Amino acid sequence: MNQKNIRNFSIIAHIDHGKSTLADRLLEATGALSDREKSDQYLDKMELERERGITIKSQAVRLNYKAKDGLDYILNLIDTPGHVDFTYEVSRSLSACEGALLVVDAAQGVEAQTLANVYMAIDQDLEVFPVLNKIDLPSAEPERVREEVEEIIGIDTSDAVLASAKEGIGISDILEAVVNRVPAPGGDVDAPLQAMIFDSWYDSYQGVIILTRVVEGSVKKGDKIKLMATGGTYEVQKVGAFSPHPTELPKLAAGEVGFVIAGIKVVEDAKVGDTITHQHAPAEKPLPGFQEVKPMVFSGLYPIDSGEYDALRDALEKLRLNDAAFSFEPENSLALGFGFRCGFLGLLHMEIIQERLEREFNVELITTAPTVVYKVTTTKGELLQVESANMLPEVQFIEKIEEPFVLASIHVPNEFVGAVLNLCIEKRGVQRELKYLTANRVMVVYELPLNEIVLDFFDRLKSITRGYASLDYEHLDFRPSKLVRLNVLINGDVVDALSLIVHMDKAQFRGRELVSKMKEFIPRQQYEVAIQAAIGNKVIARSTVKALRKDVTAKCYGGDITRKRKLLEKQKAGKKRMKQVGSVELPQDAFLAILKVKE
Ligand SMILES: Nc1nc2c(ncn2[C@@H]2O[C@H](COP(=O)(O)OP(=O)(O)OP(=O)(O)O)[C@@H](O)[C@H]2O)c(=O)[nH]1
Repeated sequence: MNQKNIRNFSIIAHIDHGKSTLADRLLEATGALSDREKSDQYLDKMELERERGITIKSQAVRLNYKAKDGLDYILNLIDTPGHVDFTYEVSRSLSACEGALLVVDAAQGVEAQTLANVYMAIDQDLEVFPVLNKIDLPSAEPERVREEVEEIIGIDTSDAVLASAKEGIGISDILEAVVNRVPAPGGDVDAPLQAMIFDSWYDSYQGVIILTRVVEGSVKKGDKIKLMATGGTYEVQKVGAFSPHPTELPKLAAGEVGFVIAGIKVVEDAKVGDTITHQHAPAEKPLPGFQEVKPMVFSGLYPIDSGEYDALRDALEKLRLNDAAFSFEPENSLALGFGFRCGFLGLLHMEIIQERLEREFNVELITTAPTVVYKVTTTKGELLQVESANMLPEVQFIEKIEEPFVLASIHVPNEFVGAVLNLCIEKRGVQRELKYLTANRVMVVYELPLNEIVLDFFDRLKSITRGYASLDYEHLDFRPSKLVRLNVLINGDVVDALSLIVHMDKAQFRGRELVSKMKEFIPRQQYEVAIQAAIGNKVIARSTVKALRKDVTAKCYGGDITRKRKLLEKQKAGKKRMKQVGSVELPQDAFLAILKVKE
């Protein structure tokens, strides 16, 4: 199709402002969905995503639309993930577009991720136009939100579309706006091929499926291609587009968006951001912006039943096929046995992977508290990447420890500013900016250690602002810090899986709180259980779980065998997520007790 009749666009929004619902409406209105498919949000493919209402993988859908000017258009809707963990994927998806719909909830107004995403879109020179969604809600205030968008973001809202994705209001206006406001793509069809990979995933039948935006040249079946960052060469087996079902096409030319299948075995070889070119007539340069995404948050995953180690490894390998940002390597813990140290982009990414392992692969896990990655310089001048407290060398061998910092931007109503500032200070934050966006909305920008964020920052923020705050963050740099290893001893033995790296100023307090929290989580056992926190050899806190006095079944008077059995069953079920550590049984909660420590 003529480039003039192609529109590549994206929908950007803060989480829950209605992006997926609107995307489905657009599919419906252009006849892309059958009735059966309408019942589910089509773009959120995985079951898990649907349940959590979070779009993780970007998708591109080709819609055929006859506009009011009588012409036929191809609209490529490129979906973007909506969470801070996946910022890089958002920016790559946006770079495949010429325009973006900015969806703002007409009751909630502008939130942190609205701003973060809109800035990314503006950076990429996209035409951004606002859609005020959820106007069906009694609490919707489109006029106020319109002003807010003008004031805060500085884009014209005079022709903003008022919509309700839920009720199907404003949908045809949005389609017309896409045709009339989003510029047609450019690019020379005869130039050497440059196609940007903005998503890739593994399919067990076809191998890796690449989603790409062809910027220059064209690509077709049989072409020999080269991926410019990894250097791998392949032969194209299929090209096509999702409309929304995969449809093979003769070729993809400059300006088009679609898929390429080329016998690639692992997603690692077709990373988001890489450029595809032809092997024999390559482009001179790759497209700008290839960036390797690195895991920032780590946690140990151990099978509860050590016989499931191999099953866990297989499951991790399968997940990794589909997720180049996720890493794992074998780890051995004295307490927990054989398991894996896994790396994630952030907390949400971690939760998603843990849930998928349990749900889709049926592996029961004990997970250790999340930690960030530290850079340690030893007295011998070696530089170590430390991803778990157990990798931290003894104090006398450490010259310097550096920890990752993020730039966090928090949007919050006026009345909660004081509480948010206190929280940021308590979390060792350094204030960068405090700005009134409107009379009642404030943007607070802090430099914060990621270490503090992975603990309980987000939950605390939500609770002190009654859910009104929104957060967005990006990685900044590594900074020297006074950090120490905090050990936990159970009946005198250090349990390696419970060790933590904490800031020296907080070690005393965290140690004390941790042992008292653990006491709540560890059930009474046949023996007394002593829980101690120590820095080096120095014990700084202790608590005790008293021994069980009676048999659990003792309180069942008489011979009521069913009751007795029930009680025993209950006890067995309660044991499921337990791990025998020495002579003591520890439940999952005990390993994550640090997340429950309040300042
Ligand atoms: N009343 C009303 N509710 C809406 C409208 N659009 C979406 N919703 C609801 O708002 C919630 C969030 O909508 P989603 O479409 O999942 O939001 P999203 O922005 O895609 O969220 P993520 O996928 O999590 O980023 C859902 O419960 C929708 O049913 C609307 O126009 N009116």
